[in-house]
Amino acid sequence: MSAVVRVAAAVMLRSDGREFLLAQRPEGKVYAGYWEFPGGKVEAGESMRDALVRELHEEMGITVTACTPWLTRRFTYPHATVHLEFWRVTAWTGEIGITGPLEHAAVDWQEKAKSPTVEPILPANGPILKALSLPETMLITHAEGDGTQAQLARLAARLKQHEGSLPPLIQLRDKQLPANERQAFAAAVVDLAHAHGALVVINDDAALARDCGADGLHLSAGALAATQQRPDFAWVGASCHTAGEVARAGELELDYALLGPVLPTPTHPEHPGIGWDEFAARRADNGIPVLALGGMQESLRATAMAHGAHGIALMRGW
Ligand SMILES: Nc1nc2c([nH]c(=O)n2[C@H]2C[C@H](O)[C@@H](COP(=O)(O)OP(=O)(O)OP(=O)(O)O)O2)c(=O)[nH]1
Repeated sequence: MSAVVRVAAAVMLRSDGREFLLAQRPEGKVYAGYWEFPGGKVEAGESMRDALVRELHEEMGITVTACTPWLTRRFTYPHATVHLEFWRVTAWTGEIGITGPLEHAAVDWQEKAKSPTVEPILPANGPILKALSLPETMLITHAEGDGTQAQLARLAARLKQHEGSLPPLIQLRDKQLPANERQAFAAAVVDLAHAHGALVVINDDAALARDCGADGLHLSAGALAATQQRPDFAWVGASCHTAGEVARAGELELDYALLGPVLPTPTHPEHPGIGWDEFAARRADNGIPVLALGGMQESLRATAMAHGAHGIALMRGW
């Protein structure tokens, strides 16, 4: 069997990260006419990042000035098995197809929150498009400490801040609330979230998730270990601590993983957290978006992304 082909692909973002670029493969290439993320094969001796910068210069005439690793995917086509690394590109100089010639047949800016308006898309890219629509912030409820009314008021204020940008994903945790209180809280959270276009996942309770009309299920690490196949919800994610758990979440084709604790947290100040280098190592080589958890706050988002995080999950810091 021929060697795996390494490919760097760029998810170019503009308009505060709300839009991304798709490009149409030109005549003469395999899958001509299909839409893809710009990029191409890594050359001998070249790093993934260098390949990405070179390809975007050759194919579009632009110079990348800021990019971070995001997702990895292996896919077997009839012509080759490819190992794709998708990077988010957030800044560049030059103008696409103006500062240099455009090799693609066409380019098109697409909205993250909507289905693409162009087709066909390269077969390997389906999960990547879904990952693009995953919010980059998760808010985790902690009504057990604050009380449900205080949490709802805080959530309402927080969701207002997101008007005009992609709303956060909300995880309803609060496992110790009495069942009837948890049900009522879940119903109120779903109503409020949906009024603002936000998604809700319920921690470890599929029946409650269905009853309250939530968008999905969040599996604890224990539930992840016991799960044999992806639960039947639009959105499913899991809490992970090890590289093995992140890999398992990927094998089950879940939509995201939370990985941490990265830094010490107010509730466990004695636990140093795994730190950013270990976060990057444990999330590496995975096809699902990984959000950093533990001691997170808005000011750490750029650091998280530089270490390959899809975004950040906030328990106390929201
Ligand atoms: N650029 C890019 N390639 C992708 C994506 N998704 C996907 O499956 N691929 C596959 C298609 C190809 O098999 C391979 C990329 O090879 P390519 O032919 O575009 O590479 P290249 O630009 O270096 O082309 P060439 O010099 O060999 O003509 O990766 C994607 O989103 N972007």
